[in-house]
Amino acid sequence: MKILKTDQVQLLDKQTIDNQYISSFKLMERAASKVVEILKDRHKLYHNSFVIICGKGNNGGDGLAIARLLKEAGAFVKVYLHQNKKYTPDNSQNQEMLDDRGIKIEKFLPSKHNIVIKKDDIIIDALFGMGLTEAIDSEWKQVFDLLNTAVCQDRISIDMPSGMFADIATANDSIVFKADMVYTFGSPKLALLLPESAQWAKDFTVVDINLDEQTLSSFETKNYYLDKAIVKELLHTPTKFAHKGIFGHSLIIGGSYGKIGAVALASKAALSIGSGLVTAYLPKCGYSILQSTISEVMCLTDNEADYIRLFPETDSYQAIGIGVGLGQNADTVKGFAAFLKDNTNKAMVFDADAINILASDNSLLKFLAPGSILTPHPKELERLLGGWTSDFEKMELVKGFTAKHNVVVVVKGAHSEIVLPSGDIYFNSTGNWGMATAGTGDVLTGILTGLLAQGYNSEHTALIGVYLHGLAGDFVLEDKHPHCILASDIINKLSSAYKEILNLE
Ligand SMILES: NC(=O)C1=CN([C@@H]2O[C@H](COP(=O)(O)OP(=O)(O)OC[C@H]3O[C@@H](n4cnc5c(N)ncnc54)[C@H](OP(=O)(O)O)[C@@H]3O)[C@@H](O)[C@H]2O)[C@@H](O)CC1
Ligand SMILES: Nc1ncnc2c1ncn2[C@@H]1O[C@H](COP(=O)(O)OP(=O)(O)O)[C@@H](O)[C@H]1O
Ligand SMILES: [K+]
Repeated sequence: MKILKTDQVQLLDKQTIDNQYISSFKLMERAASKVVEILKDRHKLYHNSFVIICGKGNNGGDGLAIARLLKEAGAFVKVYLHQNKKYTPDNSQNQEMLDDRGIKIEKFLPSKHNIVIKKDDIIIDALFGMGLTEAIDSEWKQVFDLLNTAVCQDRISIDMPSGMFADIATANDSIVFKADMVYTFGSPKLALLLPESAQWAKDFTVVDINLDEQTLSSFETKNYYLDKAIVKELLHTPTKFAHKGIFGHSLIIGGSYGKIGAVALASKAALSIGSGLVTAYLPKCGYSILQSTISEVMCLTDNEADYIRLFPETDSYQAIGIGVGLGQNADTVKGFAAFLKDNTNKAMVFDADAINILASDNSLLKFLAPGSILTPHPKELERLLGGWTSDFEKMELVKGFTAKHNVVVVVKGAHSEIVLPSGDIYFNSTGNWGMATAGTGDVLTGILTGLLAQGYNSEHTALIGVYLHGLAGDFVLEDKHPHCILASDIINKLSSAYKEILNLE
């Protein structure tokens, strides 16, 4: 799914009205009724209490329409509207419709307000949406302080948390509504996908309002929301004559004393995602552990007992994943550098200490084979690139890195960002906070290596792998509370993830 910029959303809005022969009021009504429909999954409406705070524009218009529909569904509604000289036509029309139905609208001034929130209220924030052009003025502070600190049942924003920009950074000290849920129209807005937004948008749901498909497909974008449709297109379907040679041989290089589990997880994940054969290369101390943990994985050991000094030949392998549990012993670092120089044509998956070693010696970066995949978590990325002042700046830095080195970077997180050498970024839509636990990154490394081994190119590998990893994590939630997820549970649900994408029972 494409992630659209503000001006594209506005054009799409207009084109939808033209091409579907509907009025802008009708589109607003469609948006409001979709929100109310989705709201039913979160709250009962009948006799529940909603406080709707509306602005002067179409975001406010949405709020007014939602208030009317909630009232029709039997909810208690209290409507506050920013007192203004001018409202958009659809906003005014919705005000009249509330008047006609005897629903009172209380007007307020930012500097002098009469808003009251009770503990059972659900706040609906419809003050500012995509029309926000500048940071909210300090005269609004007391309104937002009240809304953000009031004890209440839930806090919902329409389209965007008021005060938050959709596609540029919002300064940390800005006046912004803090939403538990954002119902955003048409496509996710870029800012909602970035970790720094979590303070204002804990979660979001995309509300499909049937915007014009033709216009949508004509838009150019560098940013995508990685969904099932994209991944389904990329997956190969093997024929009945397939044999294990076709599915490739993966090599997982890693492990050090006390960190053999990382190699076991990555190796098992590579097998489970469909690599025909998997060999693990690890220090001697890992041999028995690995062989007794996973029968299907072959094992090669270094001469050293507790860490890797000499790295293996790579000719027999279609894909290599390197770094999990590797450690940074001086001999390992030396051996790793030599290994990189010997394999400048072999695209590999780099994780964990492999990334840390690259970060500590930038001169090694020029030896990365084109199409290599690096999977840093934010701390590893910081070591690699230095710091950044906002997530928007971070994206630009990563794009510069992928273009310069012709590699794919997966910035791991809640919406892992897959950054391609072209500068295209795919934000993952699957996964959950239960995955923030030991070893889930090792599983991802194994998945990516196993996909590379099957002949997917690096870009497709990263897209398919990250999506399946998150989807498998979501399947674990069918049996477990997020706190109880183990990395190995994710491996066990890869099959469900595959089946879900291919619509198999
Ligand atoms: N796109 C779609 O598909 C659909 C969109 N719909 C809805 O329309 C919403 C966009 O509506 P919108 O354009 O009327 O703007 P909105 O967000 O209500 O802002 C109101 C006005 O505030 C002003 N303003 C700006 N910054 C300010 C500031 N710092 N402090 C004070 N004032 C400030 C600025 O006016 P100005 O001051 O420039 O005259 C602006 O016009 C969108 O988010 C969605 O909810 C749906 O109904 C249907 C489908
Ligand atoms: N809140 C979250 N929502 C979804 N996925 C998450 C979340 N937090 C972490 N993850 C995923 O879990 C994995 C964690 O990787 P990493 O930090 O390398 O863990 P480890 O080093 O323990 O293996 C990444 O794939 C990341 O995207
Ligand atoms: K809003």
